[in-house]
Amino acid sequence: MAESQLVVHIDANGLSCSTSSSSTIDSPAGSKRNRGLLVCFQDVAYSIPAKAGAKHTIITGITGYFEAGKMTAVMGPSGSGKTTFLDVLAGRKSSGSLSGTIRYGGLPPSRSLLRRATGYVEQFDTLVDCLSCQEMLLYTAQLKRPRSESIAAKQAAVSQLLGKLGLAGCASSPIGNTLKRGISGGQAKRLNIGIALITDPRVLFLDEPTSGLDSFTANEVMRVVAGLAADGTTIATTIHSPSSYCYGLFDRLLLLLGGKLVYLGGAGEDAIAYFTATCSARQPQVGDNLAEWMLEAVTQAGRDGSDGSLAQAYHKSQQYRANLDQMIALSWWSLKVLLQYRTLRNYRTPMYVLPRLLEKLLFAAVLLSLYWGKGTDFSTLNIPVLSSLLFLMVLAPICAAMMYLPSIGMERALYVRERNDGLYRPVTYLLFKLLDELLMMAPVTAGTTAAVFFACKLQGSYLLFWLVQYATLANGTALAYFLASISPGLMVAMPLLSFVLIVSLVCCGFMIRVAVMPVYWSWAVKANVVHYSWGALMINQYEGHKQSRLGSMNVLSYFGFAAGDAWMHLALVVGFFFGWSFLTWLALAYARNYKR
Ligand SMILES: Nc1ncnc2c1ncn2[C@@H]1O[C@H](COP(=O)(O)OP(=O)(O)OP(=O)(O)O)[C@@H](O)[C@H]1O
Repeated sequence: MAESQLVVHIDANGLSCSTSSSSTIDSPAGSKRNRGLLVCFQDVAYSIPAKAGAKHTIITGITGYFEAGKMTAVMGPSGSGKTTFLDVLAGRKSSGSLSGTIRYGGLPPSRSLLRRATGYVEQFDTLVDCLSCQEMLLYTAQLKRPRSESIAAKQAAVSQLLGKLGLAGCASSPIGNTLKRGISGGQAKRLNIGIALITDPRVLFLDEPTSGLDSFTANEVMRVVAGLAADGTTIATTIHSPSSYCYGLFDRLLLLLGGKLVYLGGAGEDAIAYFTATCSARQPQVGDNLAEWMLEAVTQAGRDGSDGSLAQAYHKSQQYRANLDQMIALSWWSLKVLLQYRTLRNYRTPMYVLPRLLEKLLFAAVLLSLYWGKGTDFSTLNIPVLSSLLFLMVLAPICAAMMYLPSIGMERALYVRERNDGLYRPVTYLLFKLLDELLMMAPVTAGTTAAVFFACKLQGSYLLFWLVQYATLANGTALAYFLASISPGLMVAMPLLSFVLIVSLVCCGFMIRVAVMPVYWSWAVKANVVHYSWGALMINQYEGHKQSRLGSMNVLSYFGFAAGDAWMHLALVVGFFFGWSFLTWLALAYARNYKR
């Protein structure tokens, strides 16, 4: 990454900041690996018990995000809650009460995720003084990296880390202590960072990494940290009084005052613009240290007791809204990428499109050839003919579910890996899979149902006719996903789905009338999406033609339906779709099949 320094200067247009590039650290430009995780936090609050059952709130209402590949400085006056905030995010608080939502790459911070994906550098170096730098890292690697990993692989990782941290030259030097001199303070700090990096974390928290270091050594340490951000790691670090050079390495600033968030945004010009406009801060002068300038402004506000109004001003600010918009945009980002890279690619692949398209077209062609113009014949003899046509209109889309099972089964390992990598949330994957199948099918089913509806001269609303068929198809898709997600494999999912489909079709009221069904099968009618789909189509066809009779009964009464209920039936079909989708989400998020 190009080493950068924030420079404040005044030109003819007034005050501005620029980022100057000097030397390079680790990564050549453009080689940034997208390996960090987006850390989102919403309304995070932490309190500890106080006297007489009261609560002492240390931080409250903190909402925002840390981006991958970016360095965020967590700043604020002493006691403002910086360390507490990092501890809460990193899951290091074992007492007190915590509220709000924290997500790592969209996933809740389980112990295993935090252990796997995060590293935490404590403020004070905690090293074993009798070991050398290399031994200290190897010792930590033995404890933190998988036991199955060979010692040679661990040694290789340690050597790589020593190089990355600029510690190769003192790899064999003893760490030492105050009585027995060993490595320098800067080397000890970098070694401390190495301990957090031994598991190759995707998010690195650092608490005061420069405290106790002279400015040269502090800059050196922070250059190493900036190199990690350049590699794509998400970095959040509390820092007290950074030098101008150090501050210039930060991309973003999160400022706390009295446990409340008073600013989250760009560390340079954005912050200057915000504080001069919102907090009536004096203009920074040439040569001012920006970090000190900002802390001066908010510390004074804190002493005046106006920390609450600064927090309120931030919550009303454009900056806050922009952060919220960005959080929403980031949560939709993975869905956009999935649709762009996978759905669009699928739609350009004949092997994906043709079977789906041909199946619908051929089916419509068969129906047209069998039922052409029969929709206006309301005679008793034609009722079974039309009823079976409408039954076929729901049988085909629900049974298309069978087609989706293999793809879901084959993708399981991919989904588990991508989800564990924090690329997306279960709900994002589910939305992607449903849209993948249903987007293309909307125009296709609109065309094929129009052909059947108008060529067969069916009655009622075409819109309802199409929506019922499309919603039934959506049900078939969601049902297939649900059964595939709860089954250990296709060998189980296939017979399970075929059983559910057979029961749904047999008990929908067409093959055996609901009125003559044994009472213990009534659940299979009520909890049966095909019953409502077929019912909607039957009502649509016959509600305007009360003269259609089977024996002494009106055809709708004969099958147990009532005129005027068609849209309500459609609503139930849509409800079933959301029900299956919700169950699939539960399975994708929590079922054992998707854990490892
Ligand atoms: N376990 C605890 N018990 C009592 N008070 C606590 C506890 N943890 C934090 N606090 C209080 O919460 C406030 C914030 O502490 P924290 O260490 O997070 O602040 P900080 O901004 O990191 O401070 P500094 O910059 O001085 O390190 C302080 O007033 C501290 O005394």
